[in-house]
Parts: sequence; structure tokens; C-alpha cells
Amino acid sequence: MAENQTCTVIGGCGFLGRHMVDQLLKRGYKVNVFDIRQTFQNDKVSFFTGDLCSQQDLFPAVSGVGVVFHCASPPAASNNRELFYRVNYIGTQNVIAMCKKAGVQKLVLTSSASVVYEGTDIQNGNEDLPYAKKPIDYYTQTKILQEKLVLDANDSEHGFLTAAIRPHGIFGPRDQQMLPVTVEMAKAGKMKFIIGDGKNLVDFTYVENVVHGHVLAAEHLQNGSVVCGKAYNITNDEPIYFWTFLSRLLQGLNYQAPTIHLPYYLIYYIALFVQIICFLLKLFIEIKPSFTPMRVALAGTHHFYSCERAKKDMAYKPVVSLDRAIEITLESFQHLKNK
Ligand SMILES: NC(=O)C1=CN([C@@H]2O[C@H](COP(=O)(O)OP(=O)(O)OC[C@H]3O[C@@H](n4cnc5c(N)ncnc54)[C@H](OP(=O)(O)O)[C@@H]3O)[C@@H](O)[C@H]2O)C=CC1
Ligand SMILES: CC(C)CCC[C@@H](C)[C@H]1CC[C@H]2C3=C(CC[C@]12C)[C@@]1(C)CCC(=O)C[C@@H]1CC3
Repeated sequence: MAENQTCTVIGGCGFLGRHMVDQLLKRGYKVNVFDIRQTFQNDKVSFFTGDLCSQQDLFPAVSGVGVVFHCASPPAASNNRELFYRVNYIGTQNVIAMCKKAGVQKLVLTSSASVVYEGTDIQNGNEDLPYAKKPIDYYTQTKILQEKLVLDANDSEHGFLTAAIRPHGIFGPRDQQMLPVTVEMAKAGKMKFIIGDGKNLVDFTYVENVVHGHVLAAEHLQNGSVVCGKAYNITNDEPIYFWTFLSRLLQGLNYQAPTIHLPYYLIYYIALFVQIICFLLKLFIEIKPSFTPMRVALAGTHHFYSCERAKKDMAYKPVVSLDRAIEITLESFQHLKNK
């Protein structure tokens, strides 16, 4: 089906992007990668390097291409307001403009399920929930702006079709965020505590399932399809207690699982207080606390999402179960094992 179809993965050297590349090649696509720097070599891939905010840099990478996957973003943890705005908002305007100029037919954005999350419980939330009025951080704020841009750009009349995939808590081999941060905190002795009662359910999504959601979206983006201009939650469809998931990762790498319960609001307000102090001290010294209010909220509330819409509109079904996904991920992170 994808024989000779050329696509471009913007952010194709990142964690998700590189998994996208592997899967697209397996499915017979010809693949271009556009990223700010090239971090791997593959003879089957055409690499383009540059800043996605630059017309000159981006245009050659999307020329002669049918589908563009936009998976680039500054890391959520970077906390750089200007950078998020420039890359996620202004940069995405440039992505849309360059796609249109080059005659690209389909654009699939990697958004985030967190665009509806305000730091309080979401249980089985679907895509009809309104965007967060008070997003938890600048990253999420600009993911909202970005998603709106891409969905509004859908224009069936002129043959430019768009969709957004909203994954949540992506993990898997080569992840730089979830597992490495968790292990780093365990090494620093910061993983002894469970924030809250430990019974908050969260979606953690294996990277291959996220890739599958993107590919399905691209393949279902046809004139007249319900997928056009829509956002889709993509999860493992197996919400798990946040602390059970983290404990499985930690124990799988020979670290102790957290056992001591601390009250959620106490930790949340301490994290908020520490954040304010760090902000005030910023002129003199840069301190990066591990327990930010955002992380405490993510660790202590329910946030899991329904992917019924993706199942109905594009026959989405996770391809790798959570158990298997954890197994594969742990195998790939043996170098982080506690000796
Ligand atoms: N990881 C997760 O749990 C979730 C991620 N997402 C979304 O998925 C997408 C992929 O995330 P993930 O793979 O984890 O992130 P990564 O940081 O691993 O990948 C993003 C890639 O984009 C590149 N990039 C950043 N800025 C630019 C720019 N200006 N021009 C060109 N390339 C750029 C990065 O380069 P460099 O590394 O040099 O900065 C990196 O290679 C993002 O859109 C993210 O918002 C959504 C939900 C959850
Ligand atoms: C406070 C600690 C106990 C937390 C350690 C684990 C965290 C590093 C991760 C747990 C949930 C993750 C998550 C994201 C990043 C990594 C975690 C905070 C995202 C913010 C990544 C970008 C998104 O779009 C949403 C994700 C939600 C879950």
C-alpha cells in the first residue's frame, strides 16, 4: 500500500521519530528525516538537517513528499518558554506553510493527550474534553496552540488533509525521559516515596503503539474521511497505577520500589514553594528540582484517556501489550541496571 510513497519525519532523529522511521521503512515507505542534528545513519533514509522554523531549511525536506509526520518539539522538561513558543507555535506555522507550498497532501502531528490536562483527575477522558484553560506548563500550552494550528489547517477543498495524534507517557527503547529520569532519581535516593495513595491510574504508551496510531492516521487521511481535521488519543488502552508502573521499571533494573506514602497536597505545595524559591534565586544560581509541581501532579492524579475514537475511525488496536512492552524496554536498558 505504501510502496513508493515518500514521507518526511520532522524530528526523525528523536525518540519517537526514529521509531517512526524504522516502522515506515518496514511498511515500504521512502523516508526523509528532518531534524536539527543527525544522530544516526541509515542508507535507506535521506537526511536533512536544519531548524524547522526556517523556510530555507525545511522546504527541501518536504518537497516531492505525500505525507509529513511532525514529531519535533523541545523536550517537555526544558522549561524554556521562548523556545517552546518559537518551535511549537511559530515553527508549526512554518511546517504548514512549507507543506502547502510543496504540495504535500497529508500532515500528521504528534500532539499530546495532556492538552486537556490541568493537573487534576481525568478518567477515561475523550477528545471532546475542552483544551486545558490552565495548562500545567509552557510545553503543554504550546502543544495546544500547535494542535489547533494543524487541525485548523485541514482543507479538503485544496487537498491538504491533517490530523493530530495525542499519545500519553511514551516509553520504549531509546527513551530519554521516562526511564532514565526515574533511574536517575532512584540513584539519588529520591524514589523511596509514593505520592498519595498510589491508586491513581495513568496511561503509559509503548512507542510502537504510538507509531502505529500515526501510520493509521496517515493511511486513513483521505478526502471525505472522518479522520480529517481530528485529534486522536493513542494509548496502550491498559491504564495502570502510576506507582505500579514505576515500580516495575525500577525493580526490573534492580532498584527498590518506593514504599513510603506521603500526602499528595503536602508534596504538591512543597514542590510549588521550592519552585518559587528557585525562580527567585534564578539570577544567582540555576537549580533544577526533581519534584516540580507538574511532576507531582502527573505522579499523584488519575490521567488516562479513551482511545475509542481511534478504534472506531481508524481501526486502532495496540500492537504491543503493556506487559510485553515493559519486558522489551527493560531488556533495552540493561546498561542502567543497578549492580
Ligand atoms: N515522550 C512523551 O512521553 C510524549 C511526547 N509527545 C510528543 O511526541 C513528540 C516526540 O517526542 P520525543 O520523541 O519524546 O522527543 P525527542 O526530544 O526525543 O524528539 C524530538 C526531536 O525534535 C528535534 N527538534 C527539536 N527542535 C527542533 C527544531 N527547531 N528543528 C528541528 N528539529 C527539532 C529534537 O532535536 P534535539 O534532541 O537536538 O532537541 C529531537 O530530535 C513531541 O512532539 C512531543 O511533544 C507527546 C506525548 C508524550
Ligand atoms: C516525580 C517522579 C516520581 C516522576 C518520575 C517520572 C517522570 C519522569 C515521568 C512520569 C510521567 C511522565 C510524563 C511525561 C514526561 C516524563 C514523566 C513526567 C510527559 C510530560 C512528556 C510529554 C507529554 O506530552 C506528556 C507526558 C506526561 C507523562
